[in-house]
Amino acid sequence: MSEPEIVRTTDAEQLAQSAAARLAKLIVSAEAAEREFHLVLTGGGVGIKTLAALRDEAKASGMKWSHVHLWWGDERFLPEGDPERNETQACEALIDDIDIPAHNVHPMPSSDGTDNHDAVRGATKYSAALSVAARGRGPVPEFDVCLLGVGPDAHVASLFPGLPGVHEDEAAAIAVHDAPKPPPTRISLALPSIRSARQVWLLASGEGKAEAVRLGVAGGSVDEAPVAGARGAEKTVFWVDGAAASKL
Ligand SMILES: O=C(O)[C@H](O)[C@@H](O)[C@H](O)[C@H](O)COP(=O)(O)O
Repeated sequence: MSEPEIVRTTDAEQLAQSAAARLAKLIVSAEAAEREFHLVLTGGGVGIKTLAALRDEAKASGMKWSHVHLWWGDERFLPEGDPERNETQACEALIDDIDIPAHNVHPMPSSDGTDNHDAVRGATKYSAALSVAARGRGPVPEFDVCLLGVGPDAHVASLFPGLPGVHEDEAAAIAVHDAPKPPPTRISLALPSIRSARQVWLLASGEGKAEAVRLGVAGGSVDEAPVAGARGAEKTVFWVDGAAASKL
C-alpha cells in the first residue's frame, strides 16, 4: 500500500478549491473515456465547501454530468429535506446547480421514508442499492473517489472510535446508533466499502484536526482512529490546511 499523498493548503477555502479542481479533471477524463464516474460525498463543513467549489468548477468549464453517479459515505438519519441532512446540504452546494440525471443521485434513506422505520432497514436498503449498481462486481460499484471529512476524534463517515461499526466487514452500509456527533442515529458505509474506492480523499481543516490527521497518516488502530483505516485501493490523499497539518 503506497504512502498517502499530503496536499498542504493555506486555508479551508484553498483546500476546497484545490480538491475540487483535481476532482473536476478526473470527472472530465472519465467522460472523455466514455466511462462512469462514481463519487462518494461526505458531510461536514469542509466536505460541503468542496462540493460548492466543484459547482463553481463545473459552471466555469461546462462540465458534463450524465456519466457521474453520486453516493454518500454517511447520512444523518433525519427526515427528508432536514437542513442537517448531508443530502440537503449537498443539494444546496452542488446538486441543484448541475445537470445530473436524477437516477444517478443515490441518497441514503431518510428517517421518514415509507419503508424505513429505522436506520437498520435504511442501511439494508442502501446496501441493496449499492449491490445493484455493482452489477455483479461485488457489494459496491467501483467508486472512483470517496470524499471523507475527518472528525477531531479521528472518525470518518459515521465510523466513530470505539463504536462497533468500525469493525463491520460484511454489510456494505450499516446503521450507527449513539454517535457522539449529533444526530445520534446515522447510516454509514462500512470501512471495507470505503477501502474499495480507487481513491480515498481525506479533507481536514483547523488545529482541532491535527491529531486526527497525524493518526490518519501514521496508520494504526482503527479502533482508536477510524481515519487510519481509510485507505484507497490505488491512492489516498490528505487535503489539509496548515493548521490541520501542524503535527505531521
Ligand atoms: O455526517 C457528518 O457529520 C460527516 O460525514 C462527518 O464524517 C464529517 O465529515 C466530519 O465530522 C468532519 O466534519 P467537519 O468538516 O464539519 O469538521
